[in-house]
Amino acid sequence: MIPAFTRAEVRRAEARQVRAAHAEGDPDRLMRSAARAVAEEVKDVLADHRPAFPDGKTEPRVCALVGGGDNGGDALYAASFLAQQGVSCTAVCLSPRVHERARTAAEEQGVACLPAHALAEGEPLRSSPGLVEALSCPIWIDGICGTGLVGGIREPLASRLRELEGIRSERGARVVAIDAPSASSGDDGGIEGPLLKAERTVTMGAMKSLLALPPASRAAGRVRVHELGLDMGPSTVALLEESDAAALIRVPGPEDHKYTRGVAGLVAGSQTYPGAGLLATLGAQGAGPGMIRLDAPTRVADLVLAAAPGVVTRGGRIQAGLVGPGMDDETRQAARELAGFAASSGLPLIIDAGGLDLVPELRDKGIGEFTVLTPHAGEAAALLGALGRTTPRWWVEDHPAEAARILAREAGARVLLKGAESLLATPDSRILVTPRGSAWTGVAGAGDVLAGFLAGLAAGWKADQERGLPTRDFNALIAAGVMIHALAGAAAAGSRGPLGGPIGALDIARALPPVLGRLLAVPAGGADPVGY
Ligand SMILES: NC(=O)C1=CN([C@@H]2O[C@H](COP(=O)(O)OP(=O)(O)OC[C@H]3O[C@@H](n4cnc5c(N)ncnc54)[C@H](OP(=O)(O)O)[C@@H]3O)[C@@H](O)[C@H]2O)[C@@H](O)CC1
Ligand SMILES: Nc1ncnc2c1ncn2[C@@H]1O[C@H](COP(=O)(O)OP(=O)(O)O)[C@@H](O)[C@H]1O
Repeated sequence: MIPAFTRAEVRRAEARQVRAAHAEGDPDRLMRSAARAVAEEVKDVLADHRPAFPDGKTEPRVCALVGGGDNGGDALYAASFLAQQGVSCTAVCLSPRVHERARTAAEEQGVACLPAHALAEGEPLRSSPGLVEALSCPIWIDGICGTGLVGGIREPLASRLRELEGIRSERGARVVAIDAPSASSGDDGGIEGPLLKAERTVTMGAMKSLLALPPASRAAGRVRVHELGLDMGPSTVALLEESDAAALIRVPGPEDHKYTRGVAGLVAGSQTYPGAGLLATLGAQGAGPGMIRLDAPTRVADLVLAAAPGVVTRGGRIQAGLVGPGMDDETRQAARELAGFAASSGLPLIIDAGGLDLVPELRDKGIGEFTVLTPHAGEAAALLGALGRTTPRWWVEDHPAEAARILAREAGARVLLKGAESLLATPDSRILVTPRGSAWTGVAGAGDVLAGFLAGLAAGWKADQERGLPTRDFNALIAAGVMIHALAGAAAAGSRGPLGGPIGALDIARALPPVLGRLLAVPAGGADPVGY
């Protein structure tokens, strides 16, 4: 698990270190350490860089974009270190005041500092031949602003950022951001106004929540944390890693049988949407519960039994419930009954798709301690409206973490807000982030597979709890399920070609067992973070 903190939390922790560095008579110690990490990252980009510019220049050239704060100081020191190692560097200063000692260090290594701030307002960066030359560098360091940005970005910097982003996307410059991409983003990942998109970000001291939460996380690219030995407290946001997911899957032993491994009860599929019953069932089966009980119309049951003959279509004891996939008016009552039973019995309950309509009445009767709502952005907006917090879909898409938190609080249940990155929010405002999956996964029925998979995992979790076995963290288990589903989507798409290829929901369901099996072999703490 990678904890992610607000900028204020990191700045507070950093301040103690900065005071210590001042007391030692070396005020820039942390800054130089940060700059060395940035220089290393730039060298890593240079190592695999093939010149892509029409000028055909091949020597390593880097342009540092420098703002008026310590973020700019980091960039200047990074440029000085790179220049010392033979990399040709130019600094483009966007503020009349830049960090003096860092500027001196850069100039001593032959880094030219170009005064972009001296251009008149409205005069484009491209009007200066020196700036055109500097910005033609294939690699940029973004030291315009980091954690010190206050409020929305003011003019003239806002216009300069728009210009720079235009040049970057036109020329394909590869940006290494220092601490965070230059943008006005909230700690919850919402972005207002212009931004400079990075391919990589080297963040100082600790992971920041804005680098973990979409849409801001998408502007940060691959994030590396440069440790500064900060003393951080607990965080409300965390990113799940593969090794976490691996540790949460329980491998059955000789003492296990079908009841010890959990029974998942599904109300899924209908005359109107028969396929959802099959997809949810195959999803559940992929999680390895001991048994699946399916309550569905005969047409759906026949379809499911042809593919999964072990499924039981009679009622009986269950350890987790799923309602919603493929629900229509005919199956609504069965869904309502299962949801009410699970909620009142303390069983894990997954509520997906059409079943989300049941949430207002469930909330009023008691929604259950282990209930997970699994809306996509449109369903989340509709549910927020039904709970009295009318919110357009676009706002949910632009502020997914905030929306998920509000919904979890209003509903009194966990909310898994699905999207390219899926976020699990708890009613007490914590968020678990799962890595971005393959965009090929966004097909009809993929959510049915996920809902079934989560119900299968939850049934095993509850069975363990009933037997008094050490309980696994329920939130982390649900997030692990989301990660495994995303990996299955990526594996299915990846089998089509190097850039992936079209898949159906059935392909995701079929990929779940081998992906889960592969994950079990991941050593504790041994895997790289995926997709962040
Ligand atoms: N402390 C340390 O030892 C360490 C700190 N570290 C580094 O320092 C960074 C924090 O540095 P910081 O606090 O100086 O702020 P920073 O991100 O450079 O931004 C300030 C600049 O932004 C500008 N600006 C602000 N708001 C604005 C707005 N709305 N619209 C427009 N402009 C606005 C502001 O302009 P001004 O308001 O002064 O005119 C100023 O020019 C941190 O992210 C990390 O990289 C690391 O080296 C580790 C050690
Ligand atoms: N761009 C994307 N990248 C990765 N995964 C995606 C993307 N878009 C959607 N998904 C995933 O696909 C699934 C779609 O679920 P959902 O919208 O409920 O579909 P359905 O209701 O048709 O089953 C979710 O797990 C979601 O996270």
